[in-house]
Amino acid sequence: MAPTPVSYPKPYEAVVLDIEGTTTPITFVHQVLFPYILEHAQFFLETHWDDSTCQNYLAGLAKQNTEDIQQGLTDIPTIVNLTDPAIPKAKKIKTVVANIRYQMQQDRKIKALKDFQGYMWKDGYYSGDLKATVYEDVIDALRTWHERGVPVYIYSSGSVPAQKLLFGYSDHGDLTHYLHGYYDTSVGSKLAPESYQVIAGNIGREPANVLFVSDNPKEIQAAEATGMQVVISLRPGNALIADDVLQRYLTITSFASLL
Ligand SMILES: CSCCC(=O)C(=O)COP(=O)(O)O
Ligand SMILES: [Mg+2]
Repeated sequence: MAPTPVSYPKPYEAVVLDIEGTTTPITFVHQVLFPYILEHAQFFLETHWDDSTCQNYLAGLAKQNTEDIQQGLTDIPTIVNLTDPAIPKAKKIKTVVANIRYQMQQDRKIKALKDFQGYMWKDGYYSGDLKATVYEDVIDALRTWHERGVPVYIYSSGSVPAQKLLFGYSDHGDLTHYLHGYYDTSVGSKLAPESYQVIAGNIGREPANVLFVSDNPKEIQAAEATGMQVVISLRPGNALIADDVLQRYLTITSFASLL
C-alpha cells in the first residue's frame, strides 16, 4: 500500500534550503546568472588572468578536465596546459571558455565549474549588473524563522561564495543576517544521503529535527533517507515531478505553508 502523504511538517528545530527552484526562480539562474558567465568569460579571463585567485580557479577547471577525459568524456573540450609558457594566453583562454561553455550547456553541478562561476559573479554583483531574485514568501519565512530563533542554512550546488553573494545582493537587500550557514558540494553530492548526515552533524541536530526544502526529488529522497523532514518546492518553471512522487511527499508552492 502506498504510504500516506504528510499534510504538514512536524515541528522542526532547523531549516536547510536549496536555492534554484526553491528560494529563487530557475529563470534567474538560467536566464541571468548563466548568461552573465557566457557573455563575460572571455573579457573576464583576459583582465583577471594574472590574478593568483583566478589562476587557482583555472587550475581547478584544468584538473577537472583531466579527470573528465580520463573517465572517457570524449566530447568535452580540452583545456590546454595552462602552465606551459609556450602556449599563448589567447589560446589558453579560448580553450577554457569552450570548456566552461560546454559544461554549462550540460548544466553540470561540478565543483570546479561552480567555484569559477562564483568567482566571476562577484564582479557582477559588486558592479550592480547582478541582483538576485528571492521569492517574497521566502523573505517572510526567513524573517519569521529569525524571530522564532529557528536557524536557517543553505545547501546548494552553487559554491558557498556564490550563495553568499546571491543572498547578500538580493532584490530585497542583504539577507545574509537571516542565514546561519552555507553548504555546497564540498560536503558531498546533493544526491547522497551522507551529505545530509554531515550537515545535520555539523549544525548539531538530529536529522529528524531538520526540515529540508528542495525542488529536486532526488535530493529529497537522499535527505529523507537520513530521517530528515522533507518538503518539495513547486515553483513556476520547475521541472515536472512524477505523480507518484507528488503523492508521496509534502509539497509547497509558497514558504507560507511552512510557518
Ligand atoms: C548560488 S549559485 C546559483 C545557482 C547555481 O549555480 C546552482 O547550481 C543551483 O543549484 P541548487 O543546488 O541550488 O538547485
Ligand atoms: Mg534546486
